[in-house]
Amino acid sequence: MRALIVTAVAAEADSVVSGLTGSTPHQDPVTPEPRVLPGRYLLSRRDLPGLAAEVLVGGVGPAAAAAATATALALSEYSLVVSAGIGGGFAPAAPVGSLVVADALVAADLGAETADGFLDVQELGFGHSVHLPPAELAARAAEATGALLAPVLTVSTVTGTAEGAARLSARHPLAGAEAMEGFGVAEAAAAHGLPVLEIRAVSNAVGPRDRDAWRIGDALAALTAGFRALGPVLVTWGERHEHR
Ligand SMILES: O=C(O)c1cccc(C(=O)CC[C@H]2O[C@@H](n3cnc4c(=O)[nH]cnc43)[C@H](O)[C@@H]2O)c1
Repeated sequence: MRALIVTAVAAEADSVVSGLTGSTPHQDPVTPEPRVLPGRYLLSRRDLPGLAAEVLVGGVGPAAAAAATATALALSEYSLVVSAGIGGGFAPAAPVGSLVVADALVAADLGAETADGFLDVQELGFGHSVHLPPAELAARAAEATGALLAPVLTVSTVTGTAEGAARLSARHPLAGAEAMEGFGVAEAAAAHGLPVLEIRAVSNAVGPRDRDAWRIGDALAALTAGFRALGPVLVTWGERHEHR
C-alpha cells in the first residue's frame, strides 16, 4: 500500500509520522530524518511493514491542499490519499480532543449566496460538492481509532460566530467537523482516480471565535494516537484492494 498523507502544517505531519512510526522525526538524530524534501516525509516499508507512506505538508486551505496533492500525485504512484490534521468539532458530537473520520468530504462554502440562502456548486450545476471515501475503509478507520464517523466540512474561512455554526449545522445536521483542506485533497485524488480518506483531531469547537479555547496540543496528541491505530487498517485495506 502506498499512501499519500496530506497535512496543512509541519506540526500535523510530525504527529502523523509519530503515530505511524512510533518516533518523532526530530527525536532520532542518529538516523537521517524521514524528510525527503522540505515539507515531505518518506516513510519506507521498514517503518511500517505493508505501508509505504509519504506525508506531505500541503499548506492551509483547499487551494493549497489541492495544488500540493495534485503535484505529488503527478510525480509518484499511490493507492490512497489521506487528508489529515486538526479541525473544529461540532458540539456535542465531536468534543475537543476527539477524532472524526469523514464519511463524506463536503465543500461547505463553495457556491453562491442568494436571497433565498446558499446554493452549493453542485446545486448550481458546476461540479461536485461532496466526495465519498470507500465506505468500508472509513468505517474500519473510525472503529480502530474510536473516531466519530460523520461528514467533515471543508471551508475557506474558519467559522467564528454562533450564527455561522448554526447555518452550517442547518445545512449539514450530521456534520462532525470543519476544516480547510479535505475537499481540496479529495478533488486532487479524484482527478487521479484515487480513493480518499479524511481524519481530523478536534482542536476547538465550531462557533464563536475564542483562540484561548483552542487545544492544538491535545488535538495533535490525538492525531498521533489516531495514526498509531490507523496504520494497520491502511495495511489491511491495501492488501484487500491493491490487487484489484
Ligand atoms: O481564529 C484564529 O485566530 C485561529 C487560531 C488558530 C488557528 C486558526 C486557523 O485558522 C487554523 C486553520 C487550520 O487548522 C484547521 N482547523 C482547526 N480548527 C478549525 C476550524 O474550526 N475550522 C476550520 N479549520 C480548522 C484547518 O484545517 C487549517 O489547517 C485560526
